[in-house]
Amino acid sequence: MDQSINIATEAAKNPPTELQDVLPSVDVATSLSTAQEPVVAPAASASTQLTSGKAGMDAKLQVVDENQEFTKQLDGHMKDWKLAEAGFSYDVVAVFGSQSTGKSTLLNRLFGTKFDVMNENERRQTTKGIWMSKGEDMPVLVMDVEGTDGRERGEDQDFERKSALFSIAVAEVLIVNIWEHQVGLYQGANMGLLKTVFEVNLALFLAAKEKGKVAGTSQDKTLLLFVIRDHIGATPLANLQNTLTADLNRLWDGLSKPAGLESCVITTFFDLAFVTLPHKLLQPENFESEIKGLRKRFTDPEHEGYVFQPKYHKRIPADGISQYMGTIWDAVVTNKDLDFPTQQELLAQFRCDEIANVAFAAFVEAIKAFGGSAGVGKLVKGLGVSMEQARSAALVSFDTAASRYHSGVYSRKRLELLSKLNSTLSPLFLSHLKNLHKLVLKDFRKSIQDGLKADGYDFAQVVKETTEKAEEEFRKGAKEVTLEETGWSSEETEGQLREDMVAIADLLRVEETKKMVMVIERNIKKQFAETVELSLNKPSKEMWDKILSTFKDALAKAEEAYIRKATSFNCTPTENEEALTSLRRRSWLALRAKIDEQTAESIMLVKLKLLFEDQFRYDDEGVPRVWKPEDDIDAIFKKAKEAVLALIPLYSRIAPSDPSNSFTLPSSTSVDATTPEEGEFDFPSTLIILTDTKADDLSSRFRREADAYYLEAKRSMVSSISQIPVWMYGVLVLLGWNEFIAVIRSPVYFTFLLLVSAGAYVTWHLNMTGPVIALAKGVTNEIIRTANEQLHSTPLFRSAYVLAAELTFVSPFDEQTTSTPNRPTLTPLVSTPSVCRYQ
Ligand SMILES: Nc1nc2c(ncn2[C@@H]2O[C@H](COP(=O)(O)OP(=O)(O)OP(=O)(O)O)[C@@H](O)[C@H]2O)c(=O)[nH]1
Repeated sequence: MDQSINIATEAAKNPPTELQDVLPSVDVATSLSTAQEPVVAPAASASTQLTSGKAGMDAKLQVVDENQEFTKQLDGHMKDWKLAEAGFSYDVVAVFGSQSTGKSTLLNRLFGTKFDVMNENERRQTTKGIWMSKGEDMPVLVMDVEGTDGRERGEDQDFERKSALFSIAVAEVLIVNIWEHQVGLYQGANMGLLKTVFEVNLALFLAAKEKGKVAGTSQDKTLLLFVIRDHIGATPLANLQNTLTADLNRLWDGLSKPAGLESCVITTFFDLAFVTLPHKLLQPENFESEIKGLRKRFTDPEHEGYVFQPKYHKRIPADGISQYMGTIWDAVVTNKDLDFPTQQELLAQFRCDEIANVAFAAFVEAIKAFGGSAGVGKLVKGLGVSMEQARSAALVSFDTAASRYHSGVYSRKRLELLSKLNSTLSPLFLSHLKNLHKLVLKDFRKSIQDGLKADGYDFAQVVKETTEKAEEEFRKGAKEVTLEETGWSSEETEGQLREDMVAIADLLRVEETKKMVMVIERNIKKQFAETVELSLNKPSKEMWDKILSTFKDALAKAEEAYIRKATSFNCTPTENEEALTSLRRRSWLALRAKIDEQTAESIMLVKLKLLFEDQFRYDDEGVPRVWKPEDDIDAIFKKAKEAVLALIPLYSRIAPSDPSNSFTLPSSTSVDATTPEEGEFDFPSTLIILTDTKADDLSSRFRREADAYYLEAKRSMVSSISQIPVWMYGVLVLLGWNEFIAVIRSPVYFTFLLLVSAGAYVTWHLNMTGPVIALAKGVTNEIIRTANEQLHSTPLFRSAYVLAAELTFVSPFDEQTTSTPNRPTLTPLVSTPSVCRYQ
């Protein structure tokens, strides 16, 4: 810079002829001291500038400081500069050159940045490390790199190499700032710096090649834009360009190239462009207008010299640039092997993970809204759509940001995210299927039950239709929540549902079959009930033949009815056989129950009594007998009693007289039966109606009943022969004649008689005879009953009565009774209170 100032001062004092027009009124000395860029306190204020510059859009940031530390604030600045969401729509430019050659000034002019410019008074290095700012009104990141061969760093070229590596990694355009008069000089034209740039580029390319990349492909190239400062105009740009190109080729050829790259030329990796700028101080207007023109090459894509060609772009998404630059710088500083593909992959992994996490967090929030309402036995309406929307939103959010990164990493991370999203949704899917399974099964059961209420339903058809409907409903519901790219399947649950439906149908079929058997059983009962009653009321030898024959007919019809209906139940032959066995057994037990009902002890006694009465109390023509002394009560009684007693063995066992009418069932000893009728069954025992003990008891009770009839018959015969003789009436007249005369003669008695007669007449006349007689009878009966009770309660009377009965009415045919050693007590009979019996 000193040199250039001197030249400028010299030129100002002694301007060449071609500059005299340009600098007519400029006080050069003054200008040199005043026409500088805004001056700031240099190095000492760097950190202050860094922090203070955070907030503003135009703020600059020291991305690499003097200690070679990379900043942690680039992310924040990217956001402030509104570049974080720019994707690939941004560009990076870096400036290289010797120290104090007006690099910052150039950048400020070109991009509207506010990089510090050298303080003319101190004349010391201004830019330390690497600074970055955003171009004014353009999405361009501008990097001001510490000048080379600065005294502050001495001969140490380490930082130069590092900054070159870093700049090539991130910048599309490298501006090489040189003075015109240095063109052709090795040092002044930054040939040392460029050599470093070429070397590191070759090393990077080699690393990239190992990763399978081809030389010269997009993103491998960088534009080297030579800005030749203080161009006076004497040497045309073309000549300067030729000189520089020749120098660069010489430099390139002089490099020791890795194997396989010996023949490659400089333009394989770099595009070269050259531009001149007039002297800023001596030709300020020209300088400004040239700067304006040059600026267009950075801003106008239509410009033929537009520098930000897509082929130079490093393809680092803007939201990852901070991470990327930091990683690159770390690798550069720690002298690690640096290759862009690996760096880009690492960046892609880091960023894709970050982006995926953000997308996933939003996804989790989204599913809370509908996932929370999923409960036991409840279906979430539109769950499939909601899940799909939440998943798509997460993927779209991920794709938008992550698809800019390394495609392999992006695809891998996308799959990872998708799998994570699916795993998160999977419990909702499974719970939905479970609930769906439950509800469909519930509906299935109800639909079948409703279907079975219809008249003349066909069970198999009802089950078939309902099953199809349920399966369809389940499939529809399951499809709605089965997302694509998940590998989810509802087949297992559907299989389970099918099994459950079959189980329910089987259960209902068993129930329905039972109901059907019960209905058939009811019908069969009706059919044989009357025959059983009639036959048992009129016992005969063919009694059981009639009953069994009717039963067998009814059972045959019932079996036929079952078989006819069972076809619609889809029952298996085994089930049919079981049902028929059950039907036969139940029918037989029903017959037995009916017979038991008709042969209960009390009923049997009544039956026997009636049968006895028929023979004892009625004659052969069916006329009731009035016992007369000449009747042989004893013989008739004996005959009737024996005839009835002979019936008891007939009642005791179901035994048809004709063997063809016999009926039999297999017995069973099953202990694990679920119903009583399927349990233990001993058919032979069901043929016995009255056990021997019961039969004996019944005959004994019947005998006693018959004896009562006998006593009654005897009594009625005695009463028929004990009538009042006619002479008794004559005796009564004779004995009562005096009392009659006494009444006639006594006025009191006579008056009383008249009154009674008058009363009787009035009663007769008023037709009140009936009620008066009834009243009199009632009163009389009541008096007699009360008197009787009083009389019977006296011990004397009871003893007398027992004695009289023993002497008079002991049956000569009842050995059992007469031979009873203990003398019985006397109790009134239930059926005839006025007759007594022994106990
Ligand atoms: N002759 C001449 N001097 C210039 C020109 N532009 C800037 N200067 C002066 O050169 C001096 C250095 O300017 P800077 O912009 O700070 O240079 P630099 O290369 O950024 O300096 P460092 O950051 O310290 O490396 C300042 O005094 C400028 O006024 C120019 O076009 N021609």
